[in-house]
Amino acid sequence: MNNIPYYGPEDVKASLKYEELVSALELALADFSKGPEGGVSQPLRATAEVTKFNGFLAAMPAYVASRNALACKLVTFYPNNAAKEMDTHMAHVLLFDETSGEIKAIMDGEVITAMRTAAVSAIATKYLAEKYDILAVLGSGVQATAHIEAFCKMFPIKKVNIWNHRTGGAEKLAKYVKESMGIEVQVFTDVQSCVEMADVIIAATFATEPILKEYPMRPWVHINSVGAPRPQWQELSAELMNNSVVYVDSFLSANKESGDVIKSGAQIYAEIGEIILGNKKAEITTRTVFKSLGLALEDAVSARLVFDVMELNRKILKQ
Ligand SMILES: NC(=O)c1ccc[n+]([C@@H]2O[C@H](COP(=O)([O-])OP(=O)(O)OC[C@H]3O[C@@H](n4cnc5c(N)ncnc54)[C@H](O)[C@@H]3O)[C@@H](O)[C@H]2O)c1
Ligand SMILES: O=C(O)[C@@H]1CCCCN1
Repeated sequence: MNNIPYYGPEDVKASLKYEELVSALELALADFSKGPEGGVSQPLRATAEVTKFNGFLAAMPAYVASRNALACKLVTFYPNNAAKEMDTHMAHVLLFDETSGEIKAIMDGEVITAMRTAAVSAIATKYLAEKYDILAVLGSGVQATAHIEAFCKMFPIKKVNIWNHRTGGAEKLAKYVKESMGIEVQVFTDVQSCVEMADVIIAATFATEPILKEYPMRPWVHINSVGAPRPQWQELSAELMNNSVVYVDSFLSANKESGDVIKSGAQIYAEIGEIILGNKKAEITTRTVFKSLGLALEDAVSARLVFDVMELNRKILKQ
């Protein structure tokens, strides 16, 4: 085997741009929702539980024919790492040659996970939100930060409201947003006041019990929930789920992995890919929830984009 290129977080960050990621992922999510003819092969991720340390290791393989992207992400998530000032998610993506199965590159998967998850929520928001003035964010970690960065680039957000279960985290993120994006930001100490005037809400926490409940909210609000990726965990209350039109990234993932879906018994209206394809109508005047579990196809498409940019740069430097 020849030397396998390794791309670190800085390489990945420099290679991925939200505009390009959003359009590539939009097409891939549509391919996925076409079924077998869409050319996406993606089993449910395999997860090994490390109960003793409250951790998990997940393997996420996928092939997206339209992007020539064959990859597998290996990701660990250890919520208790936060107390040790360590990352709670650690990931690498292995990209393969689709024609021979040979490995083409190994790359950091943490930046990919942050950016592709935010990009997919942005796609759902583009189709399902009616207004974009006030963005409420629950959580202040990696995903909350990536979502604010992506959403402030993609939508005409006027104000960002932030709540976190530890207010210090919310204050730190608010300072970053104010200084780097120059957008009005307000920190809240309770979820209800944070969300009541919001047009779009992002829930990106490690909550295992519902934090976002049936509070008074704008009737048209669109909620993206990316947390609670385990069948026993919830981030949204059952009442909220049952009183909203629910969209998911994958029926299979949502029905097998999402406590918000499984424990509430809420009916899923559509995969976001079906909305992109126009096979189902987007219901935007009522409250909508996009429940995101995170799909391997998103990592494969992102890794392929990174590889193509890095290869191009290498060829230019060689000339
Ligand atoms: N859908 C996807 O594609 C996808 C991708 C990556 C991560 N995730 C999930 O998104 C969530 C956030 O991930 P992250 O990378 O931002 O993690 P992070 O560790 O960077 O941030 C976690 C956030 O949750 C808060 N938190 C911790 N315990 C909490 C509790 N009990 N109640 C409320 N808030 C709590 C922390 O203060 C922090 O703000 C996790 O559930 C993660 O598994 C989803
Ligand atoms: O899609 C992902 O990458 C993450 C892995 C950890 C659990 C939540 N989803």
